[in-house]
Amino acid sequence: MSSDIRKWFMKQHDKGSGSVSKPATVVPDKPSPLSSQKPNQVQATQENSGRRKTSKYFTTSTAKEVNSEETVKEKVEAKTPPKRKTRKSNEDLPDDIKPSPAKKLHRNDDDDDEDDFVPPSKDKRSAEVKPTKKMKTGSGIQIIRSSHQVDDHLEDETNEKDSETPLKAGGRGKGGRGSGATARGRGRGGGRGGFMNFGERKDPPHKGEKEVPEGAPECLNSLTFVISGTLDSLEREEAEDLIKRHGGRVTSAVSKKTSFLLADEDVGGRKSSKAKELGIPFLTEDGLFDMIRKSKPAKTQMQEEKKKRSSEKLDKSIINKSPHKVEVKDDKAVSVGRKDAAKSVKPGISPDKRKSHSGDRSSLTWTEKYRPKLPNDIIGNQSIVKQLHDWLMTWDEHFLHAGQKGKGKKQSDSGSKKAVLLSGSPGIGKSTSAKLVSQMLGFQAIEVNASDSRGKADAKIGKGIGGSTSNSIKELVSNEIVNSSSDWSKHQKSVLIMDEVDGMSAGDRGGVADLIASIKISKIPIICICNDRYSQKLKSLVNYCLPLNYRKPTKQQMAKRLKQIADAEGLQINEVALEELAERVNGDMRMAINQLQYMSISKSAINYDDVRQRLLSSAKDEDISPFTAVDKLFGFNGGKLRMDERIDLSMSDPDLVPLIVQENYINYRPTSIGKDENGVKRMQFLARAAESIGDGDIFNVQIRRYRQWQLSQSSSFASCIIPAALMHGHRETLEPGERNFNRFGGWLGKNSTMRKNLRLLEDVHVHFLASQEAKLNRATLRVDYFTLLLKQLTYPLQMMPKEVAVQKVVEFMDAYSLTQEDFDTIVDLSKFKGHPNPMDNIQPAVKSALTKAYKQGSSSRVVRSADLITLPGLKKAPKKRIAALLEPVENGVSEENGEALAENEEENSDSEDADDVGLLGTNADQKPQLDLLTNKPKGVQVQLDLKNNGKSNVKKTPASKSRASEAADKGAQVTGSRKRKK
Ligand SMILES: Nc1ncnc2c1ncn2[C@@H]1O[C@H](COP(=O)(O)OP(=O)(O)OP(=O)(O)O)[C@@H](O)[C@H]1O
Repeated sequence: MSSDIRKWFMKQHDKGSGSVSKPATVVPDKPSPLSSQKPNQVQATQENSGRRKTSKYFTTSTAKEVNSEETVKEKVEAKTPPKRKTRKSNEDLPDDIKPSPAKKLHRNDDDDDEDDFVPPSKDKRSAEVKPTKKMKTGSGIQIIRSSHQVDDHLEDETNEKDSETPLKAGGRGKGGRGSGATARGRGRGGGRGGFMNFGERKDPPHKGEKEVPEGAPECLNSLTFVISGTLDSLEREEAEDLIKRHGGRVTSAVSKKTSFLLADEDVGGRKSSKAKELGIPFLTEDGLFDMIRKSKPAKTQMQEEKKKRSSEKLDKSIINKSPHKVEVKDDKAVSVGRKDAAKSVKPGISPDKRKSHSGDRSSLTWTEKYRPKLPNDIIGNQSIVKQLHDWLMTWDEHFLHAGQKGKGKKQSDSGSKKAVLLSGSPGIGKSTSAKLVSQMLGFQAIEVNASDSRGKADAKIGKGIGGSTSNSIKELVSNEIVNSSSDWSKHQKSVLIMDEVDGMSAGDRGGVADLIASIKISKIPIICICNDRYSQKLKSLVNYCLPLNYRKPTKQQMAKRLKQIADAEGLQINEVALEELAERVNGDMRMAINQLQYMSISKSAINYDDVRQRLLSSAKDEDISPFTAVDKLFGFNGGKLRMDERIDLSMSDPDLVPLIVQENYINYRPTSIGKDENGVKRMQFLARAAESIGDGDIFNVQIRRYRQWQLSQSSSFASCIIPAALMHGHRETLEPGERNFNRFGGWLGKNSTMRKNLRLLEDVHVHFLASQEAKLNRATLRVDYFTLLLKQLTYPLQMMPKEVAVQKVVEFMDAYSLTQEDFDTIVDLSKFKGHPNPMDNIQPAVKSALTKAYKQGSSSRVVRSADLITLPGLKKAPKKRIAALLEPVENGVSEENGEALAENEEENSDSEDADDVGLLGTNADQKPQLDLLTNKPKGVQVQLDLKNNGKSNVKKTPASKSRASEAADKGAQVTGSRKRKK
């Protein structure tokens, strides 16, 4: 169940941004001799990280002088032999490449890092590999290489099967977990952070120890980087940001377009071997820093220039924004240095748009202003647009003209559906393409927002256009005059565009059903638009439509279009920043354009950081699922979250987040405990977390029971923030076969089971009291009596011969007024995990004999509680009426009692029961008669008979005298029993 619910709660996980990290397991005892070198020296850049210099493929000082990809490549190629030599042994390596002792130590500890460093072929044996590796440290590189291979291998192939990775058992789907840990947005850094290495990449050994340089804003322009392995001082995410901030691009896989492989160690994985194969130079973190730093002198000048320019632009943009100066701006755009902009606008933005820029339409939102004018302007989904075009173009042929000849084609013919259903996420151009295609083919588009026309049309369409929208639609689609082919040439063709059809509910006065009816009779094409084609509401509609599913445009496509818009608006922003924007809005072009316009209000030059800042703050308004919230709280970066972020996360769903925390905290191995060989620290952390969750529960009770809502934050603090702060880290499975993702809180299910069990226990309790054999409370019954009752009920059935056992048990049940349900309750509530089922050793024949014997005795059973009465022919006992009958009354029962009861039986019986009664006879004189005869306080004995049985109509048997008088002697209080004198 939890997994099902999980599906619904799970949002698309962030792909690992690579920020997941692990505490550095070892700090080298001695600093490497190399690390003493100054970082700003070009040659030293490889070494000063104190880490293994990797290979000849690493750029040296030459690389730093390179300003463009080309030159770098050339230079490196010049230094690089055409074919990569196989790796030398340590002895053969030059001194600066040989691992220092400290590095060896580091290596070994890396090996302890169970995550990254196990060759794929040796999966599931990671633990065993370690000692071997340690023994082999003399030639550490190979060990490291192979282990890192896996790291890279995993990084590169997050989609690979679990079987290829050592931690399979803990597995869950593709690339999932890592992302949850990061505070970043959606779908970041593709290909990284597969669940196997979630949170398992090491922390950079010199994390935060180096000053991150600032260079000229575009100094890495046109360079593409791929990051591999752990860097020296930067987390991957930081490195990525640094590169992007300076105009560079970061991709996840090495290709011909890659300029550098950013790596501080030659991890020997797929990325590095591919880089070597393609002759792509390696670059260390220090190399990168240096490259950026180097642009600085230029930067200061450039910055000043930029400042000037931007202040000028700002002035201009302010001028431009004031309505009466619009023309000035446009003149400039055309005349002064805007040729580029004008050029770049060409393909996507049609000329009249640029014109419109200059005038009265400047108040339009950019989404309107830059709405595509031709189907070709729509970015992405061109094949879908073509399909739509073809469908619309041939519609008449298929349905109108064919209709005259042979009533059109069948709806089942998938090639000729009368309507089309465009589906896809918001803001990707569905409505736009519907309008443009219609326009292009000369159709008059009649747009209806389906969510406005929720109801069904009147049966009489005659009410017509003046009526509701639904009526108008019916009128429209069936209008003979408008569509009659004879007059066709005189009238413009129409197409009905029904937007947001998922907004009209199927259950909501038949909106969808009505739409389907309209489609069937329609004489004009209908284009339906929705976001989710798989919505339940649209289940029936899809059968009548040609489904066309829109995909999100790629970030490159979006960035290109956004660049055109930015250029047209004179906004300075580079493509990397635009790609970031495209990525952050998750393919929603409308949102991207809106965000761009919003940012342009305050700035005329926008950089990567501005985009990040803007979208981080807007991301706050997004709804996040409780699972994402817990992922973030418990993730590796959970410790780095600010307190307000933690509060936001825990309060995002104050009911469910604490439940999920409580369910999963035990699975986390906290990062903060470091190495914890005997697990004591972890236990201590768990204990503290549990205590805090307990406190949270106390708060919660105060809030719910006494409405102390002011304690909400304290409750979240105790039940989510403290446990997460203690336990955040690496999630692991505790049982074989368990899936390694956060489970839905089990409390809700358990609570429901508990309530059911309490109800059943209460039934047993009432019957038990009614028997007057004991006076006890519910807890005592459960704790002290159940074991004994169970023995009495099951042992005879296991040990004794069938007849004897059955008789003994039935007698016992009668003595304590236990029903068959009570029997089951006692058995069920006495079951414990790991203990044998008490019913296991009882033969089925014995069980059925027991049931039979119990039922046989039911007609002459002493009734002590209303719900114990069962009437023949009725499945449901009319409890209330019987209870009323059993109420003590002073005088004799009125003679109509029997009839009243019979009536009641009829009232209570469902149709099936009525049938049963019918079988038994439903005439007044055939109705079952109930006669109760006893004046004993203990209970009444009921004997039922049916008049039509041919027996005497009333049989009265006094309740077992001995027991009744015993009870009377005891003067026991009867709870739940009803006595009746007749
Ligand atoms: N593929 C695209 N190419 C160019 N511009 C686009 C594209 N998609 C969206 N836009 C921009 O976003 C605006 C809104 O697009 P549109 O209304 O067509 O989106 P939609 O997919 O129909 O969204 P919804 O599902 O919310 O109705 C357009 O005016 C246009 O400026």
